[in-house]
Amino acid sequence: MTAAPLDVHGLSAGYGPTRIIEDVTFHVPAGGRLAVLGRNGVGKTTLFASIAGQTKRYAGHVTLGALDITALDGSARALGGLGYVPQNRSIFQSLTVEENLQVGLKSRPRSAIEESYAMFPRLKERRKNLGSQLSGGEQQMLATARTILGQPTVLLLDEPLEGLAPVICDELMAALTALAADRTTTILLVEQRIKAALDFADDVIILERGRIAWQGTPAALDADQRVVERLLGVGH
Ligand SMILES: Nc1ncnc2c1ncn2[C@@H]1O[C@H](COP(=O)(O)OP(=O)(O)OP(=O)(O)O)[C@@H](O)[C@H]1O
Repeated sequence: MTAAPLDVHGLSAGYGPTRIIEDVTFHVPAGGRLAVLGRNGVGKTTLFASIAGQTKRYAGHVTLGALDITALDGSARALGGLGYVPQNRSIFQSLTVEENLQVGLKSRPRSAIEESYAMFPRLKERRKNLGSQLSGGEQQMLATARTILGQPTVLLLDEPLEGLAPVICDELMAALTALAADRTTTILLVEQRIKAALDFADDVIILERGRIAWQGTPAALDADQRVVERLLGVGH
């Protein structure tokens, strides 16, 4: 599989009558790494859910490579190459780790599961455990590994580092960087750990009240601490 570019154009979306995302436009090139930042409740999760086809769309288009996915439902978008790891993890609690990974294989051979175990040795140790018996961090690893196994051309990760120990965070970010570097996958990341997100990304957007309030490189953001304080509420 080769990474695809993602184009979001004029996207407005929300839940029922409630508009959350307003006129959002951005482009991520094939193999690009975009961090989506912003304070709590500005619409980061809703943006990803909207790209994944899980909200109500009022206007705009989403294109994955040459494929206009705007009119497709969530499962058709996944078949078209979009991988989405939502914040709530959504692993199967009553299946084992290995069975959860099998679900992610799609048409790939079973031996491909070893790729997940190489990326997350902890999952190999717990391969026979049920989803319900995993810690929060292990569930996060499993949800991420399962989606990567399906070789998405564009991957959306909503707070993948939540609940992970620092050493595992470093390993996961290194694995994601390698995926993007060999142009296997284009990666979009929502993350509260701003430093980790900026170390990883080559481009950043910051949302405020559902709109893009700032866009640029991590270096440009680093150089403008007023923006960091105003839009993220922290120094980093
Ligand atoms: N299912 C829903 N129905 C209605 N409103 C929702 C729903 N989910 C989220 N919202 C609202 O949409 C707004 C944006 O929420 P969202 O979760 O996208 O923000 P976020 O930037 O990801 O926040 P956080 O950093 O806290 O995860 C919030 O005001 C939230 O209350």
